[in-house]
Amino acid sequence: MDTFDIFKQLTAGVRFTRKRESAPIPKTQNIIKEETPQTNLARLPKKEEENQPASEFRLLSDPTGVKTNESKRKKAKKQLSAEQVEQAQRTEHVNALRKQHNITVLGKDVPAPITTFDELNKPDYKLLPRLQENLLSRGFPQPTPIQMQALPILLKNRALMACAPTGSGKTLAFLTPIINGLRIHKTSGLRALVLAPTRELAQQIYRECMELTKSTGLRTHFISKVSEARQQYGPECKQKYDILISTPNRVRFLLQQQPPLLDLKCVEWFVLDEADRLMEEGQNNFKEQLDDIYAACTNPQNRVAFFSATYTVPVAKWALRHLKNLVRVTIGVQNSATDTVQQELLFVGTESGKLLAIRELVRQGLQPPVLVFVQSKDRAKQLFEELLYDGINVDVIHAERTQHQRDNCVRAFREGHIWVLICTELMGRGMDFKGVNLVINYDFPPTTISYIHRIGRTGRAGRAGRAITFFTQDDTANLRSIAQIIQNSGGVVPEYMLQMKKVRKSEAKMRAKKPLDREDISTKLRPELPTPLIKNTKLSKAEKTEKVLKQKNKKSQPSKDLTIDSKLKKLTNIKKQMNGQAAGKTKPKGAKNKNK
Ligand SMILES: Nc1ncnc2c1ncn2[C@@H]1O[C@H](COP(=O)(O)OP(=O)(O)OP(=O)(O)O)[C@@H](O)[C@H]1O
Repeated sequence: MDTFDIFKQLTAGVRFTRKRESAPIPKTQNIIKEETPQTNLARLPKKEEENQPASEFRLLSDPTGVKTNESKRKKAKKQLSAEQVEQAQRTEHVNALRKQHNITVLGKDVPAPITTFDELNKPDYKLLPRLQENLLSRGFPQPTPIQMQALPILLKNRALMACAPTGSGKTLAFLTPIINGLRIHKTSGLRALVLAPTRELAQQIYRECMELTKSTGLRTHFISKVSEARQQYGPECKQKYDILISTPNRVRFLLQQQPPLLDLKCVEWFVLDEADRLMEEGQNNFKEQLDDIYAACTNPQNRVAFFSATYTVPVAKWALRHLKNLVRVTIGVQNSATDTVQQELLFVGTESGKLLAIRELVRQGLQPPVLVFVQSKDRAKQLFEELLYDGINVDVIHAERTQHQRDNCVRAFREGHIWVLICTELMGRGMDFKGVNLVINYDFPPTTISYIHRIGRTGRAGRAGRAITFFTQDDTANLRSIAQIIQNSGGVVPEYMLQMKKVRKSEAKMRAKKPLDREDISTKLRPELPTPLIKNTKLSKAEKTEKVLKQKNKKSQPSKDLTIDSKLKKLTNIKKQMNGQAAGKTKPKGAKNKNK
């Protein structure tokens, strides 16, 4: 008799009814659970109840035993030690504090937020007296929510991924713990590395760091010219720095020199500002550079912190995979615009309507300083010429300007010598110009993330700001998502915008990579140029490169280099296109721009 026969005999005459389907078991997510659920006095006994033996559990869950259950709970509550009660009260207080300041934390044993800078004097944090003085000299009445939570986390040497609105003081939140952690100047070499996506932003962080390190003896460096690197901090250089602030490409370049001009083996703090931008993969993005740099930071004591106003899934995945003891902090709702900016969407019909609209805004009276965003350097140059012609105190900043011009431009805008600054995405992230009153998105932002950062150049540090975004018929694809962002941050948008069709992910990705072809901004009449003059520098560059590649190809015979072949093919196509353009003579007014 096998087991099935025994089962049949034992269950003879028994009827089986179908069991009600049990509730699905939630999938265990690959995230660190929130350390602070609503642990309060009322909930604690329940935990005890869960630990009851089975017989007692039956008793408690008996519908007639409600009273017993209640009294048991009360008894359990009474039995809590004074210490447990105190702990529960503390947790309750911390939860209330986080709720009040819209702080969400994910991670184990997350330190409680502070509410004043004075609290950093506690023995827990051992803040350097000199640093404390420097902090207080800034005159900030109290820490911002991200500072309240990020400072204790980093001062306790935990890894951190922080997401907080634009202009909420993230820079101070990561510089303070670095300075406190390093404490004194050492000649061992670089011990902290802060990376930012643009030179301008790195320079801004450097300035803030110089303020905070005053009289601490710590030495901070900003890589201005890679050509000066050997003298500045090469192996023979005696003058050692403690903190390095730079863009990833410069750091990687120096690491790749033979012998390397940078040594990151002693790095104890590795901080990314605008981490989601720095983690972007693909051509012209930073991820590859970042991987090389991170690999060079071999110190096992290295603490990592990521900061941004926006986050993408790959960043969180990377952090969860690579960082031990990680805490994730979000202030408010992730990937949302700051609520201090009054946001407007303005339909301008066509490209030429934009110029009319900006002139109308000027006529009504602009309150400087104003930042105007366009999608390409060509368009920046064209708009600059137009506004200059109108007699506006305007300047322009884009990647084609020299470093010196860019520095001067930023300084003049900061000092109020320039009232309207036209810029490309280059200035979209992180830049902290005091008191920008208005941001104009002359060209519709390519993504919601870009929108959040661009408009975040105003309404900073609790001040009020205003942002106007022009849109034409061509921009309607992304209109819905940006209207949603405006609504989420308390703005009012017409209902039809929210009802618009969602764009497919593939289209959104494409738009993010390649901005729309738009009509020229320039209203200048262009003279018909003779064909040879149109043969521009790009064509002659292509011809030169082709020559070099052909020579290389000859040398590499017979082991022919296939990559050279494919490059040559591409160049032939480019030349064909350029020659075709030349034959087509000048671009007529209203022709679409190549947005490069
Ligand atoms: N506790 C504070 N109280 C008031 N202002 C502060 C405080 N901390 C910093 N600030 C000021 O807030 C402004 C914005 O700070 P910061 O540039 O660090 O913002 P951010 O959060 O990094 O913004 P973004 O996301 O745009 O880079 C700065 O001018 C800074 O001096």
